[in-house]
Amino acid sequence: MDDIKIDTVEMHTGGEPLRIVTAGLPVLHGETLLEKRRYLRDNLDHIRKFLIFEPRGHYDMYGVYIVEPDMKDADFGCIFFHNEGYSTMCGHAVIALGRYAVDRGLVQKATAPETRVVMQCPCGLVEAFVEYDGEKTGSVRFNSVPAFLFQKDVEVDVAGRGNILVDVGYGGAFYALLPVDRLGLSLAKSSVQELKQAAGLITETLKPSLQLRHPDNADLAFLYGTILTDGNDAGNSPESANMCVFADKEVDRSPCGSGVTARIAQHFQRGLVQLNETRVFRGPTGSKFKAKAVKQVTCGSHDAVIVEVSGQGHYSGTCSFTLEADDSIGKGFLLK
Ligand SMILES: O=C(O)[C@H]1NCC[C@@H]1O
Repeated sequence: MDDIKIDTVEMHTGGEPLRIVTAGLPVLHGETLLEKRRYLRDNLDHIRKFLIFEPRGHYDMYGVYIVEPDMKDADFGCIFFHNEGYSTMCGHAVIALGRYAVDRGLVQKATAPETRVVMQCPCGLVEAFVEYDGEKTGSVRFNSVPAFLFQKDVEVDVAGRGNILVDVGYGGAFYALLPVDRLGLSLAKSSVQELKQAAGLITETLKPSLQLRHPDNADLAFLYGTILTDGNDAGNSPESANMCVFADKEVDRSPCGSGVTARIAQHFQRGLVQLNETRVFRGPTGSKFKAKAVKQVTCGSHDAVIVEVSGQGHYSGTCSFTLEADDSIGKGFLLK
């Protein structure tokens, strides 16, 4: 790896960064998106580290490669990456990419009041609608892949905290979901460090014992993270705060698009929300996504819902990242 040069457009959604690679990625081998994702992991992981780790990134950085799709209805494909590897779905990225795709002409023609953008994500096709007033793009709503409550009331023996019950939900990625007070913590009062250590411990403890399966592809069947909630799971309180801790204890600054998708599926299957009932989810920066179940479907043997999530991304800059041949530290490192 020497003399790399990679160009990016920088965006964020509710404070959660998105580093969009616009030039410099080598040719990816693989017919399908999931094969390309595997190729990146096995052959080009140094580029992920170059972009996510210090000195160009930081522990909680997030990025996306835009690639050729293999599903004919898709405008383009997305491969998301973070501090540990490559995720299967990313709602905050879809929200930012919707604007980017319209602004950069990745879709044929911007139309008011909304432009349709179809992205192939590793979990499947995601259909986004980008607000466009004839001059400027704005908020984005997207319909994700079928979401479902995989298992409810799973007992986790968490070191130092005893047996804790969690639900496991799928919203393009699998998450453990639980009210934070089960851990004796509070989203408002506990420190981010305390919350992320506790959530990370749940993910680590659960991973070896949880037999996850996804009807579409074995590559989708892994526990991506844990979402701590304020426990406001029912419609009598229209707004709920949560914090998503994913990958290697990375903290989502946004409410987490795939996470709120999983939460709506959980709420729907527990009878806590109805179809088309909008709930508002608040992330750690105070940023908000709206979400609702819009359709009942099935996914293999699971009763599932299509969830619509909406929010807005913003541009924060452009970068041209380089590496000199004699700079070994510059290949990427993390101080944890
Ligand atoms: O919004 C989301 O779905 C993503 N944000 C970071 C973690 C998830 O991939």
